Amino acid sequence: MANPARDALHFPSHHAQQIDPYIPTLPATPTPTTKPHVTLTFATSLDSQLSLAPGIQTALSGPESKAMTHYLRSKHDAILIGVGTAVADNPSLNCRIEGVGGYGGEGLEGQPRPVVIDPKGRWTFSADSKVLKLAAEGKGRAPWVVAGLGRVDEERRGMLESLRGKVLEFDSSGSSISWSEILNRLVNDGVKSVMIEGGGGVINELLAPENVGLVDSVILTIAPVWLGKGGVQVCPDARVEDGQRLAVSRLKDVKWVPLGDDVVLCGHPRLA
Ligand SMILES: NC(=O)C1=CN([C@@H]2O[C@H](COP(=O)(O)OP(=O)(O)OC[C@H]3O[C@@H](n4cnc5c(N)ncnc54)[C@H](OP(=O)(O)O)[C@@H]3O)[C@@H](O)[C@H]2O)C=CC1
Ligand SMILES: Nc1nc(O)c(N)c(N[C@@H]2O[C@H](COP(=O)(O)O)[C@@H](O)[C@H]2O)n1
Repeated sequence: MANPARDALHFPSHHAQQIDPYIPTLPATPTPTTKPHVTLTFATSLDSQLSLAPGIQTALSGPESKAMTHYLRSKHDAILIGVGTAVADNPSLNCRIEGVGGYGGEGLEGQPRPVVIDPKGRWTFSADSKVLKLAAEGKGRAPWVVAGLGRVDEERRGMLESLRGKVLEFDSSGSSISWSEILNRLVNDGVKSVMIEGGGGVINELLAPENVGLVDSVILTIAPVWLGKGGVQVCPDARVEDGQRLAVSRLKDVKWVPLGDDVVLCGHPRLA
């Protein structure tokens, strides 16, 4: 390994062993599939909120669980967020674990592909956006933007393509795109595993009854803090069958892993 970067994070192997049963493994013989392995992973407060208010980035993960998130980023082909998060956070969406490409490793080995769901082309990224800067510096990959036809202007499309990113166009008239379609497009473009980080809109859709079968694992950091009403909440639509209210889903094969002051909850979601 080349010299590790000074800002690289470390995730100890005894912690990794606890999380590993919930992350993707490559099958010995690859079989055709309609979607990648999907890991839904995010951090919430004790009142199930992702941030203090819409549009406000809120650091919830402590240093140990932050390192875990970067370990997960190194183990997935892609990392996906909604446009609300891209606009609010100006995120890096790269992996800063020691030993990956740009942080002591070669090339872009271990760097996930950022994917931003932006049907209306609301993300006004520029060469100064963190994710593009990191791609230009060889410390991350350029994003793929999932957008409605013609919603990303030529200048921004060119900016992406010059860094080996691209626009994935959907004929959606700028409205909702089904998650099966999005995931199918990703797998057809070579993404075998994707970690979905948020935000509220994306997570609540993926936890909704009709999408439960699309998510393979949930890895959820819970931070010991209450944010108070008015934040971005994780709470999927209710499940009602034959006029009866039912629980939406439940995690199976559950493991609770304490990491610093936080606890990380891992499991496989199933209809309750
Ligand atoms: N604590 C944590 O782990 C995390 C926290 N966050 C926080 O979450 C907040 C952002 O959440 P939120 O505002 O809900 O935004 P999101 O990032 O969830 O983006 C939501 C938007 O994405 C687009 N979108 C989502 N699903 C689809 C779909 N199926 N088809 C087409 N478009 C889709 C829509 O865009 P459009 O409206 O243009 O149609 C939608 O309004 C921020 O404050 C951020 O800091 C984010 C990630 C992780
Ligand atoms: N795991 C986790 N913990 C938190 O406390 C967070 N606020 C987030 N947010 C997600 O991470 C992105 C920002 O990190 P980078 O700049 O990409 O390193 C942000 O956009 C959310 O997806 N996650």
